[in-house]
Amino acid sequence: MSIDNVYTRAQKHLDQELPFVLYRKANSDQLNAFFQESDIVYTIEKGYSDAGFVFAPFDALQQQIIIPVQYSDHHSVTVEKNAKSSNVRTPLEHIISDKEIQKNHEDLVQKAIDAIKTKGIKKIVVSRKEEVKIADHLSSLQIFDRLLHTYSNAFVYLWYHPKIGTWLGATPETLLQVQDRRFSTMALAGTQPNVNGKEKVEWGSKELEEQQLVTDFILEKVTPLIDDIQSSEAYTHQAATLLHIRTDIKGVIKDTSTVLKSIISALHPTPAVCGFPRDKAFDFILKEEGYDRSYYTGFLGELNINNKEQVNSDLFVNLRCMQLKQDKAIIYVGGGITKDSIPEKEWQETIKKTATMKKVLFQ
Ligand SMILES: C=C(O[C@H]1C=CC=C(C(=O)O)[C@@H]1O)C(=O)O
Repeated sequence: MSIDNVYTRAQKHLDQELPFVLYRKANSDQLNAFFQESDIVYTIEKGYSDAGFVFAPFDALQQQIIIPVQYSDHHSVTVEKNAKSSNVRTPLEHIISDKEIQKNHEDLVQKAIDAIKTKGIKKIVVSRKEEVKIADHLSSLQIFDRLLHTYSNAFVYLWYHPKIGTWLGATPETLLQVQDRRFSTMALAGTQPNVNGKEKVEWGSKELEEQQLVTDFILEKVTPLIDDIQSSEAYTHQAATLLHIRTDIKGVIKDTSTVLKSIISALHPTPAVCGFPRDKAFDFILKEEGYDRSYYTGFLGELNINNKEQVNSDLFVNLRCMQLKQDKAIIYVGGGITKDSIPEKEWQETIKKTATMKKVLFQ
């Protein structure tokens, strides 16, 4: 199958209202597709023993969707690796600077800072959604193709289910990777614009502490489940026009039969998308954010896929993403708040993050 065949097949699935997903992993030249035979909504059995492509919301108690291997066909085709994550610029007219939206977000950030100072919370990730009108002629497949050729070092995807919706994204963050007995993940947090290239980057104490919290949380959670844990130095990771701080963590799984269930519930949602302590941050988000995050900051990817006699899982956090609804795109965006956050700066950060999706909508 060629990439054109994959797109033709995807278009047919859209016409027939049948679920599918197209995705390409970071720095890979393989475009993958799962095409489901029917429009049934298959949900994950909480033991995570199913095989397929999972699409899970932020709230771990809500249903997690799977396109099961046994009810779909899977294709993988080679695509040209010609694209580099460029220093993308978004046309100014699409940068929203609506005073009311700004005030609402800054008020939310201030509330988070107040909760952090009074309720023994260290970090809360607060978010918002932004609706933009898109050109009539722009299809989900065209937007996906732009993502594919714009962000080579992100996991890019188009996920469609007629009963759930259409989502696209280009995420920099891995939730976990399991290859047979090998496990890896990353702690990703802290944001600044990529102005000078990642060689000359300096990070402030707010960002360093915010990221260290994520690393410490992951290490504490995986220690009972993983042997030989190794964690890299924190380094700068480029994601589109932004830079983040990243630490890689890996090890060897103690018990492969229960690892996915234990690790997913231990890690999701991490302080990179929720906060710390998790329960208090989660309660704040549900009470104060004022909208349903739905699949934003959930996770997605391959679950228990057989590959050369190994069973592998490769899951990603759903960031830098949007939902398509008729002629509108709903872009989801957030940022980590600590006691040292400045509301105006946090607002600016969300604007910069929306540019990852706006770049492909308005290029
Ligand atoms: C919650 C988001 O980003 C997370 C991942 C990297 C850096 C983040 C930050 O600097 O706040 C966030 O924790 C988002 O992009 O919507």
